[in-house]
Amino acid sequence: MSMSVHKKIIIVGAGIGGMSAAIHLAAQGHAVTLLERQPRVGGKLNQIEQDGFSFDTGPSLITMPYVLRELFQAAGRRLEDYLDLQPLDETCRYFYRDGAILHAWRDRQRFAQEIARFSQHDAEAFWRFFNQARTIFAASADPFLYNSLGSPLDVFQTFLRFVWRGHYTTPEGEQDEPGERLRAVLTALSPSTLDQHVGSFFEDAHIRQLFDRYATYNGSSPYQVASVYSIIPYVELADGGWYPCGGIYALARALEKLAKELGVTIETSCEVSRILVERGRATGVVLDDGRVLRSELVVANSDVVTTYRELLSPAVRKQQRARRLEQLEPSSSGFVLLLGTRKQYPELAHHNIFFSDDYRAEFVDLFEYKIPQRNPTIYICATTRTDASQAPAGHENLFVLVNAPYLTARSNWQRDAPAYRNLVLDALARYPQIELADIRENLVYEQILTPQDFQRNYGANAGSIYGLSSNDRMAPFTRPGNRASDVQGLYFVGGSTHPGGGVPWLCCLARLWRA
Ligand SMILES: Cc1cc2nc3c(=O)[nH]c(=O)nc-3n(C[C@H](O)[C@H](O)[C@H](O)COP(=O)(O)OP(=O)(O)OC[C@H]3O[C@@H](n4cnc5c(N)ncnc54)[C@H](O)[C@@H]3O)c2cc1C
Repeated sequence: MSMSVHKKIIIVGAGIGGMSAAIHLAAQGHAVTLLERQPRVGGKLNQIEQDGFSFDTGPSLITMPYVLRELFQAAGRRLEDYLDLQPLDETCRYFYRDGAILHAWRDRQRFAQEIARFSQHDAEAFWRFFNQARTIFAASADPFLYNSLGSPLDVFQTFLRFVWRGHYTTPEGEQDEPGERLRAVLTALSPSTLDQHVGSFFEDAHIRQLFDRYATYNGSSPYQVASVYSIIPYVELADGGWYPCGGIYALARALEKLAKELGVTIETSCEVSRILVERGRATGVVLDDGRVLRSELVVANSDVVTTYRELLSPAVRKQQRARRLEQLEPSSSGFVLLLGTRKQYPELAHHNIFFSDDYRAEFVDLFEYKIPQRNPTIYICATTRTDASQAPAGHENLFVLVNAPYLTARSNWQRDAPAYRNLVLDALARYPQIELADIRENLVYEQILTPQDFQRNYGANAGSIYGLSSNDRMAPFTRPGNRASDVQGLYFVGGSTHPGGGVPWLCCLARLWRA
């Protein structure tokens, strides 16, 4: 977005995308008003504090911290003055149904040694996989992440320039060759799935499941998503996982503080009921209390599909673009248990994955049958490993997350949630490496969040938690761009638009607002 003259701008929604855009725009001198319908900022990145427990209810893993640093730098500030971001030594602990445990250490040498316990071949393949993923990231970051996406031809030309440029030094200080770059670009353009790509490197079923799982970081299936998404494990392996002390919600607080310092007006409990469009141009918003606020530009951080469906006039909705949006597949959603226990489970790390023994079947349930997975992989986050302030002494604040299908006409979580909660707790009791069978009798706090909550609370289309899925090979090109082509002065930011869901990508995108 290029704006040389200072403008009056309204942003609908104070999720991470909305706040990042507000910071960039205010830092350039624009007069920004941020309108959020929830009582507080953060959107899906939210927090519940109850009975001495603190639960982050959305994201739990932060990667690519340099993107956050750049966001603060754009406003002439230092991230460290706003947020205490701690690196995690163990990025994740993986539990398998056959009793195996794998520690994914931040230190890549140590992680490779851990892989070698499962397969010497795969430990060697790990370095080849990592190096290639790094080159794919270098090739695709500019066309896919840091800029508005051009046509497939533009992307192809950018790839060609990447292959033929002179020497390239990797972040680890190594040089790579045009041959390696060509192989990486061919992988990025290849029709193979992430699962096939992973299978071309690794033999051991444990290791393959571990790398396949990264497709779920943007709400997709490893058996459908393209191999270019091997950049997701790369960014985690390159910089590791990070935790902001005080909980992930500390990030929302930090962005809110910075935005206010830059003069952004933030109104919470303030619902936008309509984006005003006059003579094909966005001219402001109507609030649900009847107030009309005028602006020269409107940025919607609200889900783009929901925005077209509910906030734009029937005339705009009838246009081809709006109708096309309805056909795009939403990302997966999530089923969440917030469990406060009066007992601690020392075998848990900060991040834990309990893998099912039939990964493919999970994604058939998720994206073909669109039913809650009958044999789910379960994620548990236990933040007290890093931050004792998150639960009373001797207690745990367990955040339990299972991928769930996006909502369809058949979904009825009000009916199904209690039984599914029991299915999840029963499944956890089946891992021989850890005693989790007694969670029920040690509960002192419990809350369930379902896809319906994500839809109701944040306007997430079909309850999706990452916006749109990337299962379709053309997803990067069909995902809505950041500027409405049918309404002048209307822009989009957030997980449902380019470049997609996940906290770091949203902040990457925010670089655009500096142009
Ligand atoms: C359970 C869960 C786990 C996740 N795990 C991770 C993770 O580990 N790592 C990661 O990077 N990402 C994770 N994510 C995804 C991440 O939370 C999202 O990609 C990101 O927070 C989305 O931010 P956003 O700016 O796109 O929008 P949102 O957070 O959806 O914010 C949009 C905002 O707009 C507001 N709004 C909507 N309509 C209106 C209106 N009409 N008027 C006013 N305000 C409105 C909403 O209330 C909301 O606050 C997870 C999400 C969930 C739910």
